[in-house]
Amino acid sequence: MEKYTSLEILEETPKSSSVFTLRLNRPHRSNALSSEFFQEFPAALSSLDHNPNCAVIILSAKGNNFCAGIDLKALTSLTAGIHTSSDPGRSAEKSRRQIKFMQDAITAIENCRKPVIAAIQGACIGGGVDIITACDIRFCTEDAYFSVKEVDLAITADLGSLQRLPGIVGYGNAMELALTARTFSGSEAKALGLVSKTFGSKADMDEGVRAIAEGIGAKSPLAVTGTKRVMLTSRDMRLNEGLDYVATWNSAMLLSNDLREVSSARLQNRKPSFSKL
Ligand SMILES: CC/C=C\C=C\CC(=O)SCCNC(=O)CCNC(=O)[C@H](O)C(C)(C)COP(=O)(O)OP(=O)(O)OC[C@H]1O[C@@H](n2cnc3c(N)ncnc32)[C@H](O)[C@@H]1OP(=O)(O)O
Repeated sequence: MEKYTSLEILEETPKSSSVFTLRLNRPHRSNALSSEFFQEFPAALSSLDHNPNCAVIILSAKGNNFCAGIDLKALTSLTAGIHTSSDPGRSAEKSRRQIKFMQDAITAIENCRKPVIAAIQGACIGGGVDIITACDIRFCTEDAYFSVKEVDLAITADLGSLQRLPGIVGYGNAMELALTARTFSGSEAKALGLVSKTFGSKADMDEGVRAIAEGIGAKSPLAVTGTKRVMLTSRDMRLNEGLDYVATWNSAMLLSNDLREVSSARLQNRKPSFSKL
């Protein structure tokens, strides 16, 4: 297993489980996002995407807080080297590339074929919201709290929240949260539809999210990855284009062995067994 400084990959026990946990691992900094994170996070997701034993990824965080956003102490190194040219045009172009590089690290969640489920406790601020809005499913503890914090730092959020949040909580709610940067609770996050469910404690959330992940992991991997890809692609399309896309997708996927396996398992009164992705 690869070694990372900002996160770690945990395999579920028993070994037969197809659920892996990707855990933010800078609890002493409230899991603030370091420059290493933006290299390591897409690399870790890619390694899980390519790992045939992994069907579902839980994105969790060590310590009291899920994520305090960008590491304010590392912000200088994250933006270092941008203003090295005497030409403002060249500096701006370099700055744009750095922002795109950081955006890509978060979009890696959507590019991963396997579902990514966020399990959030404590603070989820700024860059933390960018991360969870790219996840496929979100859960939190009752004491979790959130803020689209960027305007308070005189920044226009640029790592995905402004693009993804409206589709999750509605345009008006997203605009209000982003313009006020106000802190909102786990129960409000549930009411807004940002999270699917809240749990009374971190231990309850860990257990509950694992059970949900195991349930998804037992389903046809082709159907699961197809559902993720078609939903994400259709989100960015018009209705007719989305229907056309899924018709093309399924014209290939309906030929899969997984369909026959589901029918056989039903007839034989057993659980279906699928080959890995
Ligand atoms: C190109 C892109 C540019 C910018 C993108 C920005 C997007 C953003 O993320 S904007 C949001 C930035 N984040 C913040 O403003 C949050 C700042 N932190 C806090 O408000 C609080 O720490 C908290 C997250 C609400 C957690 O509070 P609490 O539970 O009371 O813990 P603390 O004692 O405050 O923190 C523990 C420890 O973590 C350090 N820390 C917290 N946040 C950050 C951070 N963002 N960067 C670096 N370090 C952080 C904090 O200093 C403490 O460390 P000590 O050594 O104990 O002081």
